[in-house]
Amino acid sequence: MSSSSAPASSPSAAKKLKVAIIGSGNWGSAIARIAGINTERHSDVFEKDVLMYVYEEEIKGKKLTQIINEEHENPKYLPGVKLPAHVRAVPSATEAAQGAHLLVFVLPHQFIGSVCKELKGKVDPSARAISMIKGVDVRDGDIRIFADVIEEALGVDCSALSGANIANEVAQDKFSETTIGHREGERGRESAELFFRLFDTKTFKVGMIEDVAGVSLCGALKNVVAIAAGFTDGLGWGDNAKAAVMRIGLMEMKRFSEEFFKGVKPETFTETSAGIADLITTCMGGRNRKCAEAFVKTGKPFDQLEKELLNGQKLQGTETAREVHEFLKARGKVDEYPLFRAVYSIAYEGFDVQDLTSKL
Ligand SMILES: NC(=O)C1=CN([C@@H]2O[C@H](COP(=O)(O)OP(=O)(O)OC[C@H]3O[C@@H](n4cnc5c(N)ncnc54)[C@H](O)[C@@H]3O)[C@@H](O)[C@H]2O)C=CC1
Ligand SMILES: O=C(CO)COP(=O)(O)O
Repeated sequence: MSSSSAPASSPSAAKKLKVAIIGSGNWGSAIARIAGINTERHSDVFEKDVLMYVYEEEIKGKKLTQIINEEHENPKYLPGVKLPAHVRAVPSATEAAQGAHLLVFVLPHQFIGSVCKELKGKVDPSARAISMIKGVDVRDGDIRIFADVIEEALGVDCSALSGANIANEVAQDKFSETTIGHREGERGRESAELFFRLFDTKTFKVGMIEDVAGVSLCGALKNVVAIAAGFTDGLGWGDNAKAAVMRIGLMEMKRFSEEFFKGVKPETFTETSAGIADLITTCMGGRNRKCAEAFVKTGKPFDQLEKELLNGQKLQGTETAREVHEFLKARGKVDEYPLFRAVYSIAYEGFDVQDLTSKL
């Protein structure tokens, strides 16, 4: 595992690299801000201008792209935080990605399929991508990480970035760490070093590890555990119960990843920001935790709570619980992951939340 120090060698940049951010939600906007700061700071490597794909919507009769480009702020998804003026919002993923050398995918996982379909055949095959998506793609009894989905759809190599990164805190330059999982070989390492340059700052410390699958799966599966942690908060069960759920959750995350993906590294789970640290922060301060607590306290369904509490932001944990359940069911293995199963049953099958720990 590499720590967060400056890369030993940087690939020489014959021409400056153009960066596109595909996504502009809470995390998308926070990461676009950091990328914009660093394209200016490392102007020998990057083109200063960054294009950011914004899923267009109207706010008080005005287009969100227009508001962002005039006010340099995303008032819906990251209010109160200024973006560099050279981060420009565009309403088309194709326009943002055209000619880009570095593609940053940071959309809620349910929208990646349609965006990749749109981008197919339109990105430079020598471009490098990174997935900041916390979710998994489950279909036809199979499971894939989104870095693989992007690689296959677009024919570009794709790393992953995940960590203990509540977007609002990162956007205020409060200290945090994150982890890039990269592919093996020289090109994988080179990609990680370029993305390190694009994201590392004094308060956002980037580490690297050769483990795209482990980093991606930590980001996806901790959201399911965060739902369970939110349940314990809603029940008023206290800190010991929450810590127990987190410990059991981490074990299920690790076991699941090792069982279904080749080559994941155990230390990704226990030593990186993508692993244990993200699990902790999400179970303390994330949106999944918040909605799960409200689910217990109000009895309202998750889709209603998402609308009422998140103002357009998307919950990933409930969808992931459903997708993981579907995958495990197809393999006859649901009972081997009792915490994942309990979260699914409570969220989707009307099981009593008081039974959260009864089968653990
Ligand atoms: N918010 C956070 O603190 C962090 C989030 N993440 C992950 O980053 C990914 C992106 O999440 P956020 O940026 O937080 O998004 P978000 O949940 O704040 O916002 C939702 C985004 O989806 C867009 N959208 C809505 N319908 C769409 C459609 N049909 N097609 C395309 N886009 C559509 C919205 O315009 C908005 O930009 C997720 O996988 C999340 O788990 C990772 C680290 C931190
Ligand atoms: O991934 C996150 C922090 O690292 C954010 O988690 P939530 O989606 O639960 O807010």
